Amino acid sequence: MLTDSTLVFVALAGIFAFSFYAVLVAGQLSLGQAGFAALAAYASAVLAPDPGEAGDAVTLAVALAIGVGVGVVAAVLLGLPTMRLRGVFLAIATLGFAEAVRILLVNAEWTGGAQGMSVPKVVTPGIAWALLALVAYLFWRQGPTRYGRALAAIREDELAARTTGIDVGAHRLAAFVTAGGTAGAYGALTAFTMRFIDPGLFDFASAIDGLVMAVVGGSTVWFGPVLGGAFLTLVPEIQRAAGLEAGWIRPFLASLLLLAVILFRPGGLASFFPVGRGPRPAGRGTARGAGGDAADDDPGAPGASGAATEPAHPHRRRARVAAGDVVARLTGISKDYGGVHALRGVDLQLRAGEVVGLIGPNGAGKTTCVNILSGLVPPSDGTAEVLGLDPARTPVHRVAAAGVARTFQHAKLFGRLSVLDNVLAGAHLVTRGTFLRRLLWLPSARRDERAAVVHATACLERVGIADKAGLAAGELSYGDQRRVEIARALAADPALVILDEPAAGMNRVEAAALGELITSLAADGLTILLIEHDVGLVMRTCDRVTVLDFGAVIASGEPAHVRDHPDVVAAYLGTEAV
Ligand SMILES: Nc1ncnc2c1ncn2[C@@H]1O[C@H](COP(=O)(O)OP(=O)(O)OP(=O)(O)O)[C@@H](O)[C@H]1O
Repeated sequence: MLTDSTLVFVALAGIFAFSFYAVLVAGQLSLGQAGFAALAAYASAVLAPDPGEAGDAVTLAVALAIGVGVGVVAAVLLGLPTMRLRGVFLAIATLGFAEAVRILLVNAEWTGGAQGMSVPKVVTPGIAWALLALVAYLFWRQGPTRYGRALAAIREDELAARTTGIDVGAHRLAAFVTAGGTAGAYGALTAFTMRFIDPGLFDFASAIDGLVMAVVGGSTVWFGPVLGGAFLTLVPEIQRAAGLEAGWIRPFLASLLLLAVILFRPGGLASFFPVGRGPRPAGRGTARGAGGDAADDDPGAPGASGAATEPAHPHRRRARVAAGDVVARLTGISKDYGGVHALRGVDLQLRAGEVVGLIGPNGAGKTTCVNILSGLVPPSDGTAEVLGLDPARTPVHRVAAAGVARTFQHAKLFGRLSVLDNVLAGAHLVTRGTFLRRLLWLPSARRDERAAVVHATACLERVGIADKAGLAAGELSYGDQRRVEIARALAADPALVILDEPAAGMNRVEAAALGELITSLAADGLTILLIEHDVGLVMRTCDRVTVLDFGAVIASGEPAHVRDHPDVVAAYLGTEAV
């Protein structure tokens, strides 16, 4: 039989699990939530008015406001210096914070030290469940929005997320602060539930509990934490009903479950529920329902007929560079990696509307060159200018925002997201945020999401892969992954598209279609830099070709001129390509 206090504990556990979910969706492992919760619990216990005078409702409202506020402020203060950390380093740093908080609370006088302090009880099951529902609602609405997709993109591949224009630092901090606020709410609620708080409530074991509940429930689906919280809180109840009093069973089971979930069911308990996660593609001829992943809760998903009336681009279509203007210029660029001279005095110029090929044998420095152009790697010497920016001094997402989009030599897709969501994430720079408006169910949010889906579907159609929109990107063949990457790059409405070996993994027919696509993109005014080992494709599609060998330019000019250049023939000697 579920008692009132069990009901409250299940709800509180769910809220605490959501504070872990908040960062796990962005791929961060933070264990500081117990520290946020402890600060919030004590601050609200000390500062909130006495319910005997103010009434239960006022006391709880003030306590929650204090708890969330304290959690948010603490997360900002902790997040600013720690957001540069990744993976286990962030986990350790945040765990250190939580432990420091606990030790301070144990040793402070105003907290009652290890003895704790008494707090009036005002939380009822109804209140606890209403608040859990509110928190779950926030995360549910967050998922299929520009913000939610950006967090998922960061989780899946941070570097690729940067190059699609997502400000990874700001988004990670936002997720961390959300976790702080949620943990703060949990702390305040815990204080006004237990009648008595002591630092042991927020110790290492409780931090691990929260993490286990989020992971066991499912750390990528919004209702996962509710499942995890309910499941693990009910274990002792079931034990009691069965007459098993052993205290070790719950933690033992939790640890075992964590292991099993990580090994066999990374999606957690939530993955047993067939719930769609992404919007449906727009328009006719697309595979809605493909892969069983396209049904969804998203009111932004348009019907087939509605799509036809939508504009084929979202709101912030970016200004084109005038034909013939210089889009990018590398002057005397060198790059050394220790003793390796990856680039030596490279000059390269790209003009609007041109397709420029960059070829050369393996290790010639082609990828290094495009990494410099897209801001991923600073040159050791020389100057670079891309769309008016110095990419060496500009954060990668700002280079992308200026109009540079790229693909990678080894496709870097957001593997667990659908193909359509990949392209929607690629449209980050040209779509409006819809999260806050989705919370209020404003029709304009639905319109904006719909326009984004129409735009993304058009990009998928352009590369001929709209029929796979509902599949998880990681399930696709190599050739298809490359096409999705190109669609994702196009979704940002860029001025310069850098394609790093796009035909790798494609058959002849697909490569020929790719050639036609590149030509048509240039006809639309885009500038293309094409790195490709398929020299036939380069010769067919490029206006100019630059050849690198051992980090230096050995030839540059029209394809026919370059093909017959003796140095190029020598560099490629032994290959059939030229
Ligand atoms: N991060 C790095 N650290 C050390 N050396 C590097 C690094 N990146 C590239 N290099 C070296 O720089 C040289 C140029 O590499 P790069 O990847 O730019 O060549 P590439 O022309 O793109 O070759 P491929 O066609 O094989 O990809 C190679 O010798 C490579 O080993």
